Amino acid sequence: MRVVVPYAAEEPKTRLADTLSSDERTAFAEAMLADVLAAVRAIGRDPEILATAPVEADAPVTVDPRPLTEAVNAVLAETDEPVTVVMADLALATPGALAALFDTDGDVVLAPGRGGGTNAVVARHPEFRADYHGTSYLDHLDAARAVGAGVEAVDSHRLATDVDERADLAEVLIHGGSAPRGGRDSSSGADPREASRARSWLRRAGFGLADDAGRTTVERDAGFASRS
Ligand SMILES: Nc1nc2c(ncn2[C@@H]2O[C@H](COP(=O)(O)OP(=O)(O)OP(=O)(O)O)[C@@H](O)[C@H]2O)c(=O)[nH]1
Ligand SMILES: C[C@H](OP(=O)(O)O)C(=O)O
Repeated sequence: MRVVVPYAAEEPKTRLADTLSSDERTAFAEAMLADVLAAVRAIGRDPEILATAPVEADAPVTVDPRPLTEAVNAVLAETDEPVTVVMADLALATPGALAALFDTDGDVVLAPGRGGGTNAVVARHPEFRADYHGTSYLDHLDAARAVGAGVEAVDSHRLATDVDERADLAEVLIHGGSAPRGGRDSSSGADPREASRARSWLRRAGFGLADDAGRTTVERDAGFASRS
């Protein structure tokens, strides 16, 4: 099983441009990528990065500057064995959450993202092809059925939470390192109570939780205000 992690190496996370500078977005994206790679490794899989440009990371890197769907489909087309595609912005992904993904039977297994995206795919059917952006979860259900593949979805808060917008940063601060003892993750090889790199990065960058009229949001320490 190949485990491919797509990564937009140049100008990542543009939807956070109102919150983070360009350099900060790169650093934060790298922290999330490192967390995802570590979680994949913790369950005994070898991740590989599919990047738009060269990137320094603790995994083999294939550079393919084509758009996401084309780059992923090139991998699916060239590979005889099953391929799992796990996005690099799943800052809450834990070994346990990924193990549940891999343990789900099905020709095609989808981890939907909030808002209709697709945060992970296990492609065990040779003809399945990806179709990212828009409501890609529904498009991937259709794509699987069109090739006669049996399709399953995993119900996972951690895999559904991709970090795209400012509000998502609160999820990283809340859940990025304090999973309760005794849950599935406690037996999966990595200590889930350790703060993730992404959460540590946000803390170092001055972010904390705030209450905005009863809704949890993030605020940044005033000392960092000039950078955002
Ligand atoms: N290889 C590759 N990966 C991509 C590309 N676009 C996005 N990704 C990765 O795919 C995952 C989902 O990306 P998005 O959230 O849609 O895009 P993003 O670039 O991270 O963020 P935005 O600029 O805010 O859309 C992340 O892991 C990205 O790093 C692409 O064109 N090629
Ligand atoms: C790649 C894209 O990510 P999103 O734009 O939903 O974050 C998708 O999941 O189709």
